Amino acid sequence: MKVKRSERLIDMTHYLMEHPRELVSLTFFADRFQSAKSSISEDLVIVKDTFELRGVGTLQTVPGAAGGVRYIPGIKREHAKELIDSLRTHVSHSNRLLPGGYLYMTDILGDIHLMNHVGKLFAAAFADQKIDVIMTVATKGIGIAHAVARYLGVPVVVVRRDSKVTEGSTVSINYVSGSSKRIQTMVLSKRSLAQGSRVLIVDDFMRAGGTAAGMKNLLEEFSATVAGVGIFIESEYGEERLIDNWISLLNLTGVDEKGKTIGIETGNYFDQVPSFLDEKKER
Ligand SMILES: O=P(O)(O)OC[C@H]1O[C@H](OP(=O)(O)OP(=O)(O)O)[C@H](O)[C@@H]1O
Ligand SMILES: Nc1ncnc2[nH]cnc12
Repeated sequence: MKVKRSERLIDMTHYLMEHPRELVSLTFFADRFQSAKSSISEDLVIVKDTFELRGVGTLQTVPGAAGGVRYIPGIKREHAKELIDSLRTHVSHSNRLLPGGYLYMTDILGDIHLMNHVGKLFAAAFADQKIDVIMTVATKGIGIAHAVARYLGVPVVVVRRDSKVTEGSTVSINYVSGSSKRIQTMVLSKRSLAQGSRVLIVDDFMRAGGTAAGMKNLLEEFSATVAGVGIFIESEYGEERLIDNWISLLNLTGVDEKGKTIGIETGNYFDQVPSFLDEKKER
């Protein structure tokens, strides 16, 4: 039975957003809706224009017999500002302050709406990169990794701090975390990452960057490449950072434990993201 255009548009939009960055052939949609490819092409123009107008992303067209369309997540600059401002408001609440200048983050990292914002922001920042997998380190990076992975349509690999029999044989390295001020161990299951993978590292916090640098070192053992590093909150750090390139959403500039204030600014996101949806030239 032929499907009405309105129904096709809703289903196509849903399908494309459920399969980010995956090439979907016109034949797939034509068969799904018993419609001519010319009608599907017209539908896809409407979907693409609406995605771009609403700041959801874009559709990339791949010509040829093996071609099709893929949904590429994106964001408009103004919307990215709103999301980062909202995250900043949540993080800077004075009741988050813990002894030692730490911030209580567990509720934020478990808030599906806020994590969705984080996922959207990082996916838009790294959507143009070839990424096979998102990597993070237990524990607090896991929610962020899943949020980003959902938007980029890739799996998540979690580096552990301890070895477990259920991981099979593993590779481990030692590293120094500035946040905990101790030497720690990182462990990754050998079968969790294919040799030569392109990996996006994400984490909730970065001080000296020892943890991020540790993950980079671990990747070398798998002949894998770092496609990027995304950090939710970087903390202004006195000494030299142990990694060179990263994108952060927020920057913890200081805490006053007595006055109960938390200094939070926007991170380097707007300096590092090459372009936003409303600024991309080709349509
Ligand atoms: O840049 P660095 O100085 O290396 O610090 C950053 C690391 O510290 C935090 O982990 P934490 O030790 O709190 O562990 P958790 O995620 O298990 O709570 C955070 O999640 C980072 O992984
Ligand atoms: N929750 C946190 N607050 C402040 N600094 C941190 N470094 C790592 N985690 C942190």
